[in-house]
Amino acid sequence: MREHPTARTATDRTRGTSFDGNELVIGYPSTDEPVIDDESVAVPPGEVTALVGPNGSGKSTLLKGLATQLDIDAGTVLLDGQDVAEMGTKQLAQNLGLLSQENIVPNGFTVEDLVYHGRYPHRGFFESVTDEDETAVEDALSLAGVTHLRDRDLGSLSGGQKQLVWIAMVLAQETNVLLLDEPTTFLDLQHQLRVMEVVETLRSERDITVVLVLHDISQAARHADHMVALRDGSIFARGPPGEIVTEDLLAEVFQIEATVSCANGSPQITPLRPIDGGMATDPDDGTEREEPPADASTA
Ligand SMILES: Nc1ncnc2c1ncn2[C@@H]1O[C@H](COP(=O)(O)OP(=O)(O)OP(=O)(O)O)[C@@H](O)[C@H]1O
Repeated sequence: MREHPTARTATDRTRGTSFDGNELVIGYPSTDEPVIDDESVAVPPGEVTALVGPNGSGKSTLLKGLATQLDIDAGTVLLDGQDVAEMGTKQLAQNLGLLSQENIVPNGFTVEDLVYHGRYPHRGFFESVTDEDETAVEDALSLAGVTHLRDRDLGSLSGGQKQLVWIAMVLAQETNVLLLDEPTTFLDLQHQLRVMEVVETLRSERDITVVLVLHDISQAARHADHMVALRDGSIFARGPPGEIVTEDLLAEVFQIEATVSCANGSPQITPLRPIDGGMATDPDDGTEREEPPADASTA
């Protein structure tokens, strides 16, 4: 396999870039109360951290605050010890990549155009494409598995194809810290696995520090080194999946009754029923009956 331009060798291998949010207060102009109120996250350098929690628990808000996409009301975000608030836009973009949930597809852009756009932090305004840009773009297209789509107009792609192309763009940025908000959205199972393999490659071969929001806690438990579980804007638990994914956590945070066993070194979750309901109306006679177990293979 071709050596990635930023890949570290065994001898100069470090543990990746540190990325910490300290005493963060993050909210929206339209709301009186902050969503995240005085929370700290220390992301282990060179590892994969998953933010998990139910809908509306604050995962995206926290990620956007860490990515400086939302103004933080208080607290600091430190990248390799440096306050991101003191970094210029270009310096920040050279160090921190974000795959957001809200991506606007530019008119008339091909896939290749968009992926080249990921190189903007590394280029001057009037500078032409360098060999390094070309290598990074080819690498990103290939890693995301979208090389065959390179000449397609972005507007002509399916939701899943677009998602992979946005991932390719953020990979082309070649940052040491990568924040991914629900990178597996819109993707079928094969492509979800591909994305998680890409994340694994970034971690194991390139020492990239990855923070990702995942809805599927089973997927998070399988692929993350570290998990941060949010409930109502507060961090309820943090640590390695094997330590924090428990039946109690699933009940307290996700409001589901589930069993947790260990398979291949990671927690295996079998969801049984929602805790705050669990009753459904029988279509035959209108009486309430216990909800049958949800699909037992995923959470
Ligand atoms: N633009 C906004 N303006 C005001 N409130 C917002 C805005 N975006 C999110 N919120 C609120 O902030 C809280 C946290 O939302 P957030 O999107 O961070 O949660 P989440 O855990 O990522 O949810 P989901 O899993 O549904 O994507 C919710 O109460 C939500 O209504």
